[in-house]
Amino acid sequence: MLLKVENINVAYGHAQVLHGVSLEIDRGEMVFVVGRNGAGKTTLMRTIAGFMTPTQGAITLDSEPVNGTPPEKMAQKGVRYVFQDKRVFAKLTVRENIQLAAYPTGEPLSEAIDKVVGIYPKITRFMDKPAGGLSGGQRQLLLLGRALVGSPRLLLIDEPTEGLAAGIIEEVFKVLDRIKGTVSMVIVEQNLPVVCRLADRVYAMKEGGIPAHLTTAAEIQDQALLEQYL
Ligand SMILES: Nc1ncnc2c1ncn2[C@@H]1O[C@H](COP(=O)(O)OP(=O)(O)OP(=O)(O)O)[C@@H](O)[C@H]1O
Repeated sequence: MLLKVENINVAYGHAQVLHGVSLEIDRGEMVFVVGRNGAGKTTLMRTIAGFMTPTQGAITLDSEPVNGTPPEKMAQKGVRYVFQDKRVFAKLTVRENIQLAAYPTGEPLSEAIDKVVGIYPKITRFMDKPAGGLSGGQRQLLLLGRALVGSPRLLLIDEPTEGLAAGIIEEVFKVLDRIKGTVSMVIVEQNLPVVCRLADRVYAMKEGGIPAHLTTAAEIQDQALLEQYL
């Protein structure tokens, strides 16, 4: 198992937000987490990425305990977190944004650029323009490409299609479909058609717990079943 989250509790100060959450990801799997606003999805992602430490339970990456490992160390271990806010370095060019991702991994810039262009060829024409001028969808595709730099072990992607127009959602979908199987991914997503078409497994979150885990194609493609959790 690549990632094992076992029975974790997580709190902001005295407010406990995750209650006994468990989840597993195998190599190459694409697993989705669905649930209403406030269910605790982002907190779960932040915890796996090292921004929060569980007060109870264990997290292991390739059998190595990583509870309390800070985010920069988790990044060095190959865990990449694509935040919900789609934030890029707005004043830097697209090329410089990719360079900043490549530098700590030691991957040559040309290879890093090839990776981003490989998943989103249209980015080429914006390479020397400020990233702040990109649309929300283009920024998301840049961030997904950047997350692939340095051969990550695990991508954590928080609401990749949120706030995007239908056309660009389809582009994000195609990119996720293309990288499926090449890297392990945990994706928080509320767009159920996207979830139904892509997921290997689905965890449904509610009130800081995971009341349902859908594993068969029949369950995953049953949108009405997933809708109960939104
Ligand atoms: N920094 C914080 N301090 C205190 N409570 C917080 C903080 N961040 C989130 N919470 C609370 O934790 C709970 C879970 O929030 P979280 O953002 O993980 O949910 P979510 O399922 O990702 O929702 P959303 O889709 O709105 O991001 C909510 O009740 C929220 O109010």
